[in-house]
Amino acid sequence: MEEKQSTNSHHIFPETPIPCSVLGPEKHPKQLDYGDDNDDDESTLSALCVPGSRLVRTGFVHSTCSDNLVLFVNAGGEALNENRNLGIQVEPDRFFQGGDVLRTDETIDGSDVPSIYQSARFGNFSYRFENLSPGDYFVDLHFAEIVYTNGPKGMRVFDVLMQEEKVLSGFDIYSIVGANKALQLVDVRVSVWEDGAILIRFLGVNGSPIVGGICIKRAAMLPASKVEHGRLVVCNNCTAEIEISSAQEKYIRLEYTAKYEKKIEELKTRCQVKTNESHEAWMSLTSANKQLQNVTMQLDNKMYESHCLDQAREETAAKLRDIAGKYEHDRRLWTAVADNLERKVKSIKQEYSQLYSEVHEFTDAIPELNNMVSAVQAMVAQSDDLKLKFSEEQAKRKILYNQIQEAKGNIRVFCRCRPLRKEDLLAGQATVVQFDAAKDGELGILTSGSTKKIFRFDRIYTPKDDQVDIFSDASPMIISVLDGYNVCILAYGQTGTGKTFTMEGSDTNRGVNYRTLEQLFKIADERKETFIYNISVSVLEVYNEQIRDLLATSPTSKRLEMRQAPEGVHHIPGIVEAKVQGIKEAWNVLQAGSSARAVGSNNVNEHSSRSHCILCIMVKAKNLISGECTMSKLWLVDLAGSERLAKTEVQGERLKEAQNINRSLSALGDVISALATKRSHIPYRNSKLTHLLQDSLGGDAKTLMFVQISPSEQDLSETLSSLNFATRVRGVELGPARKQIDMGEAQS
Ligand SMILES: Nc1ncnc2c1ncn2[C@@H]1O[C@H](COP(=O)(O)OP(=O)(O)OP(=O)(O)O)[C@@H](O)[C@H]1O
Repeated sequence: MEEKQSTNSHHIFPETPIPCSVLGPEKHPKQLDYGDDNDDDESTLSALCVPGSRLVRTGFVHSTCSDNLVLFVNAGGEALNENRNLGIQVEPDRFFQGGDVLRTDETIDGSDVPSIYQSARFGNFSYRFENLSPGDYFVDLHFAEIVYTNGPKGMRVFDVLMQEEKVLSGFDIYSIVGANKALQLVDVRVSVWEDGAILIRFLGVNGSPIVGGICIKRAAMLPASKVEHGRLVVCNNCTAEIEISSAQEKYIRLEYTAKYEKKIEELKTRCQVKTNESHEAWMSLTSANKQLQNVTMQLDNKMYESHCLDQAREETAAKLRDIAGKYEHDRRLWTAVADNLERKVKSIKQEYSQLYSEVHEFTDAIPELNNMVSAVQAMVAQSDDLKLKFSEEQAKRKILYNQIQEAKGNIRVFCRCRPLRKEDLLAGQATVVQFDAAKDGELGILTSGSTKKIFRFDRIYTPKDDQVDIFSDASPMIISVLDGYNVCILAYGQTGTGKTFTMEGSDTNRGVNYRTLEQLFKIADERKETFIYNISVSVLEVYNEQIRDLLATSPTSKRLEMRQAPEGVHHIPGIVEAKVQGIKEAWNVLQAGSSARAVGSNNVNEHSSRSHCILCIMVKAKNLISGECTMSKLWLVDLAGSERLAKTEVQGERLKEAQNINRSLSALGDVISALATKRSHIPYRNSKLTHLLQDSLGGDAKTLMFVQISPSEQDLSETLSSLNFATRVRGVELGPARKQIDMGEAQS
């Protein structure tokens, strides 16, 4: 500590040599170097009033411990008995007069013992230490700004006096180290006289003074050479060293202090003036700003108005340009029109004069023309007569054609036998069907041993007959449909005998359905000069006595039922009737219906065997010559397999299916039987199938049934059953067919 305390006067005023003649009170050094920390900050330097003292920007550190320590007081705090760590004894706060205590929990940087700085005494207070031996002492003061931690500078400014001598002037802790950082004033040399006391006073300049700790150390005895009687200063002019007394030095320092205090006062006054000026300037700036804002707003409004006006002007200009363009265009147009008219008038005038001369010529030829007109009229009448006759002939042809069909029978039964399958051949199955007299419509069935049963049908198809042969006999029915008769083509037989093969066929081997539609559209096209045909199709399925519309896009909970309209026409309300223009369209619709059949079924083949698949083609026709309208239906039915199932073999859903199939097929037999015996009541309503086909079975319709059989001996029983059923159907002699007049169309 004493090492740092220099007694060499060169160190006191080293940088500012002054002339020896002006070492009076009015001249003194301007700037002092007060220690090793080299605090060149203006405020720091100006605060120090005593030579030899220094401001250190750290707090207490162990390395500064000194053997000369007399007393260390923790201002505003408790005793710190941390001898081991500190190496010193820090006394609790005593010796003070006045003031209050402050504490903080914030961390204080810059000291080994931050707790010294976390408590402080503040306010108007002083410390008086007594019972000290006379002699020189060093006093260290410990500070930290723990209240105004956010500044600003100047909130706490105070002076410190020791033994009534100012050692710190205008001291502001925050401006030197900021908040919560330790700061020390060290090595303030004081002399203790006979009274044995050191008095330290803290005086507020702005705000209250504050101190964290006070340390008193005894000054070591100095060697005689360094004992100070006076101070040495360097003369400005002669650079000679001059000794000044401590009274002179004190006087200089007081002068120096007074001068700076005066300067501070002046600066304060100037500062106040500047503040007032600033305030006025600020006020006028605010008012100018307001005016500027108003002007800006007005300017914005004007700019907006100007923008709107510009837009309006541009729009008006565009309109004007447009009008001018149109005017120019119209002018050219009208000029061209006028020219054209002029030319036309000229040519009309010419034509007129030419016509005028022609009229004269025609007038002369009128008698000849009259003759020609009467000749044309006679030809027209002749043509009408011919048309009428043609129409009558056509009607007669239809009647004759129908009579031929009737002569063949309105219910016609064709029997088709499929070939033996590979597996039948491999299993060694024998054929029980004989086709010796097939051309005469006779079929022989070997029932047992040499017993042979003969069946007769309208036509017998052997396994060798192909799809073309089959259709050649079915095609006359199509002319009947287009002539307004209801037609029903059914395929009946045991499962696997070829019902679907006959009706649908395959893409390469088309069956009755495709060929029928193809022929229907072909004939309709041939007749387009005399007939308008509207053709629509429906695709239905009867399964377990329920009708399902296979063209319906969404499933409906409503049950589909056959109803009879007041005009006597049978129809199913709510069913999809797809209008079709040609075979391609019609076939696509039918295919869509067939695909829908598979939906919801696990085994498509099995399902198709146990349900009746029904295509209905509705034909509306209008005779353009006679005006007669007809509405007829063509039913194409692939019936469910007719085989009988032993009751013991089936149960559950399968039994229900079998019962429903049996019921509908036997209902079909019953209806035909009732028609055959001309009973008054025909039981059409006993099954959904017969109810559907009501207006196409019997009296006023033509029916064609393909009875499909298997040649295999293992199917003998089912073959006989099918042939017996078909014989019953064929035995019916029905009345003449009736044309289906479309009452709705005819009335309208
Ligand atoms: N005349 C025939 N010539 C060649 N093959 C035939 C003939 N008739 C039927 N078939 C074949 O026999 C098999 C069964 O025919 P199909 O499916 O048409 O019988 P189905 O009576 O409709 O049976 P299901 O009642 O189960 O629907 C098919 O493979 C079919 O190609």
